[in-house]
Amino acid sequence: MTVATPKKAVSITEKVWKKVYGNYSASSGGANHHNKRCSYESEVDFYEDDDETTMELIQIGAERTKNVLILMSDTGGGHRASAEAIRDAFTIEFGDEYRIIVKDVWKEYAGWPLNDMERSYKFMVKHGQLWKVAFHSTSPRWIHGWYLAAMAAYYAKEVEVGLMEYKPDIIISVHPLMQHIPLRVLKWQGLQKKVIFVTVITDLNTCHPTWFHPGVDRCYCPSQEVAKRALLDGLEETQIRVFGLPIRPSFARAVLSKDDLRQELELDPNLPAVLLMGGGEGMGPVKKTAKALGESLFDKESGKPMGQLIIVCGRNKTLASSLQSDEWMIPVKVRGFETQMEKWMGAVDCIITKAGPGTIAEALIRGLPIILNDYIPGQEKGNVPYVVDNGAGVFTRSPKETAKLVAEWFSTKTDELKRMSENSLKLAQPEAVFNIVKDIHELARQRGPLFSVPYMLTSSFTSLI
Ligand SMILES: CCCCC/C=C\C/C=C\CCCCCCCC(=O)OC[C@H](CO[C@@H]1O[C@H](CO)[C@H](O)[C@H](O)[C@H]1O)OC(=O)CCCCCCC/C=C\C/C=C\CCCCC
Ligand SMILES: O=c1ccn([C@@H]2O[C@H](COP(=O)(O)OP(=O)(O)O)[C@@H](O)[C@H]2O)c(=O)[nH]1
Repeated sequence: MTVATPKKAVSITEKVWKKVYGNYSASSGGANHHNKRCSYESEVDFYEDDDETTMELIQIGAERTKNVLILMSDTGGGHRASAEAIRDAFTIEFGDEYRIIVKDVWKEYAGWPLNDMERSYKFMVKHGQLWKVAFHSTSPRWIHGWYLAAMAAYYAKEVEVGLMEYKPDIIISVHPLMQHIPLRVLKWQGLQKKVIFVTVITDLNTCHPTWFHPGVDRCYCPSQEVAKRALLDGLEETQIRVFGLPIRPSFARAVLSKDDLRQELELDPNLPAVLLMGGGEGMGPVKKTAKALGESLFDKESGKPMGQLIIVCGRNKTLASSLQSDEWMIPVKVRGFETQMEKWMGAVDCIITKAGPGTIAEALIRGLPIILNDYIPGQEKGNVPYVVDNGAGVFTRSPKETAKLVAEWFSTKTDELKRMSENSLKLAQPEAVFNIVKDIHELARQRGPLFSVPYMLTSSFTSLI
């Protein structure tokens, strides 16, 4: 056993924090994990570019670094954000003890329709009724189970190559369609009992039953509502844990001062601010709402603005360029895909968004009152009562009503804004992601010091047929 000593006197926490967030500055709210790495493609490099100060944790305790494969897909922005959150929390908590790989294995290794889910999903949610029918008609287990079993058999060889390339000791699925096929492949490989497989659900309430697979070691549910559904769907209580939805540590751990952030983001320091967005794809009635806010936040009597507006369009470039070319009577910032949402959310006083679970959970951590102006049928429907019934926000699809409400919050109803902000904070679960990774670590620890998957001994599915 070799125990290496650090070559410089830098604390592990400090080093890991730097590794994740770059040069963090508390006063600037500078959690900036995208400075260093902004692409998942560079995942492997991330753990290979050790500098001189790196302590060889791999060798301490004779335990080799464990491989953690996080399965996700860019259907919406939430799955990636949760995968990123789990990766960062692992690094903060356990340093180099784990090597984290985030992958959409379908996209890279499987064929149609699995490798085209992003496009299919985008198309279906654009045609809301189509998605609604697809979501509900595939809910019974016999339907999706049969379909996914057929997919597993058809793409077994490809998925096997995809999974085995990373030699995972632990697989974490943060996507509803990434339980059935990998678990079947592991079973065929004789690895189901050796590789730890957990699901981290990223829907707050009315999630699709494909999330629930009885073969997982753990199913992390973000709320009691989801845990109840998991139990009804046949999971055992011992498999279920409820910690909350995993949110990037930059939201939980960064010390953000609103004044500093406003200066950094070049916002007006005195005017109250509202953030308008529509998930990673910039969905929902963003344009109409922006227009209505442009009018309601301009005080005609004094001829002055009574608020400012920030619009984050995500990957919706058409929306961004159309809004950028508009003229406004109030201060407006139009942004594309932002990599530091914690800063924008830290700089504003309330948020308007479709009912995306990731955005909601982040806004709660920042204590923002939420106006939900849309939801995707099926998985996002239940997020509306989650927010409204807990007094953290309101739901309205009317851009005019939304704009009127924000104007009131910024003038005559500031007490309502404050009350909702307090309710948001009560619902927030900033520590969820840390509790999840600690629990996974504990699972790995329970497997004992010799826990290591004998990949050399595994048989190929293709050799069985
Ligand atoms: C009996 C024969 C039927 C033949 C069916 C043929 C094709 C299938 C057509 C549609 C499939 C519908 C899939 C339904 C499962 C949906 C599970 C679910 O909840 O998915 C949600 C994710 C998106 O994530 C959500 O994003 C939100 C924001 O945008 C928010 O962040 C939320 O938190 C997230 O959970 O949706 C998907 O990923 C869907 C991808 C759609 C892919 C369609 C292409 C079909 C490919 C594979 C189908 C595989 C399995 C289908 C399951 C059963 C089909 C019978
Ligand atoms: O420009 C953007 C827009 C969105 N997001 C993040 O994308 C996620 C969106 O997830 P959500 O579940 O709200 O909706 P989805 O995009 O999946 O529909 C959240 O974490 C947002 O902070 C981001 O990082 N930059």
